[in-house]
Amino acid sequence: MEPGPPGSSRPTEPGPCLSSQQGADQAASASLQSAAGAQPGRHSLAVAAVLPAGGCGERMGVPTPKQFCPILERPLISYTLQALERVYWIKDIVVAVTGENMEVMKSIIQKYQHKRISLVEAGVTRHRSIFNGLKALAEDQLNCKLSKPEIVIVHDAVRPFVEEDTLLKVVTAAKKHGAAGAIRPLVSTVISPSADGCLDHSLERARHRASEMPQAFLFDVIYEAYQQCSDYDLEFGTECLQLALKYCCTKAKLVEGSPDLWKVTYKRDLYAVESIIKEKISQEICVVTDIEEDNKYVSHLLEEVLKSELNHVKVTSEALCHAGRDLQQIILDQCYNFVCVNVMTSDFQETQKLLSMLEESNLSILYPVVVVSVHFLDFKLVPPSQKMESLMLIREFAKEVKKRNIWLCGLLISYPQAEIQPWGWAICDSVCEDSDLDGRVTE
Ligand SMILES: Nc1ccn([C@@H]2O[C@H](COP(=O)(O)OP(=O)(O)OP(=O)(O)O)[C@@H](O)[C@H]2O)c(=O)n1
Ligand SMILES: O=C(CO)[C@H](O)[C@H](O)COP(=O)(O)O
Repeated sequence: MEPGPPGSSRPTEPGPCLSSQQGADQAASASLQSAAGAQPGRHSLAVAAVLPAGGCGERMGVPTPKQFCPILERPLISYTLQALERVYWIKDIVVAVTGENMEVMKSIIQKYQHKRISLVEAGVTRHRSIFNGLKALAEDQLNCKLSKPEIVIVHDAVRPFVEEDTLLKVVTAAKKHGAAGAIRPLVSTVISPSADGCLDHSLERARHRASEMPQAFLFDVIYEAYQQCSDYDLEFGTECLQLALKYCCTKAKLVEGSPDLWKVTYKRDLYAVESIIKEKISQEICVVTDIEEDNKYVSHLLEEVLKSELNHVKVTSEALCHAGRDLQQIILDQCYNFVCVNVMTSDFQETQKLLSMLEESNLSILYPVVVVSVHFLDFKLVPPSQKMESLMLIREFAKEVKKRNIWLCGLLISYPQAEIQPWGWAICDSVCEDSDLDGRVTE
């Protein structure tokens, strides 16, 4: 695992999994608005999530439990947590981990600054781990900071690509039907073998579906189901929706999910996750500026232009404020493309500040980070040659940071007075020479 940024501790290496694992902060006032299809603000719903993360990953065949396997130097579970915590209306996220991996999990939470997470001890089976998470949310727990939600989402820690709209769909359906879960069409036909290893019967593929995650439940329904169910269910069951049906007569609504919801199970799935993350990396740009009003205006314009010009690219903007905390989070979330707006005349302080943050973060260890340093010139006030000269310094700087896998490019935008002209000069040391940047938008 990569060394942490200054001030953060290095996560302990996850321990290997024993076949019988005995097991042994809180949100703002999150609310789900219009969960039942009503107008925003009319309904508010307390929603929490339980993430079973106490498995061994036997099928993956590596000593590290798959939820802790590094993808681009970051543990898989951290991507899943990130996907859930981006959803502001999920108030609490309860993660079930084995006692031996508790410290690993704590250091991941600290290092990647995950929020709203509570940890509970995992059980020996997935159902038991989920049950432990539900118990922590139930109101009768002593010394528990968590409060009982109306709806609980259950999501596997090893399904990192869950989107907010899918979560909203299952939660909305659970509010109405008591239970809901994501499904996908079957890829292969399901057959049933007989005891002698021959075909007994096969199911009609078009009439069946694969049950995926996330699932959501009225808390009282699923908690009741887990309290009622047998040891056999807890030991061998694999389907939470079935427990709700069997013990609470609650028929789950099935919601079509996206193909990215699959469960990371085999080693090859890690490569697939990495490819998807890399694709996402190439699809995000952050426009960075200092907090001055002028800069904010310029970056807002830039953000709008980028959004309209670059379809499918997520454009965000962030201020280089003194503490730099929000930007720090964007870096931790693995944004690899930055456009930094500078208003200082000769030096490029804003870019330098950003570059130091990037260097400290170690983000560029595996993949290059691209920074476009933007400078403005009112050519009626300053002769372009003068400005160009001072900006040539950026070449030297670019050479320096290239050694640390940061690709710096200078862009001078010339405009008369208040009007910004659609032309400029690019001063690049590195970006244009090579093009091995996963198709990232840098030109
Ligand atoms: N005792 C267990 C077993 C599994 N899980 C979690 O349940 C999810 C889905 O289970 P699965 O894919 O079967 O995970 P593993 O049991 O780790 O994998 P394998 O079956 O290959 O051993 C995973 O996030 C896993 O960590 C859990 O919390 N507690
Ligand atoms: O498939 C599922 C839905 O029903 C669950 O997500 C779960 O992953 C099944 O767990 P396991 O692989 O341990 O049987």
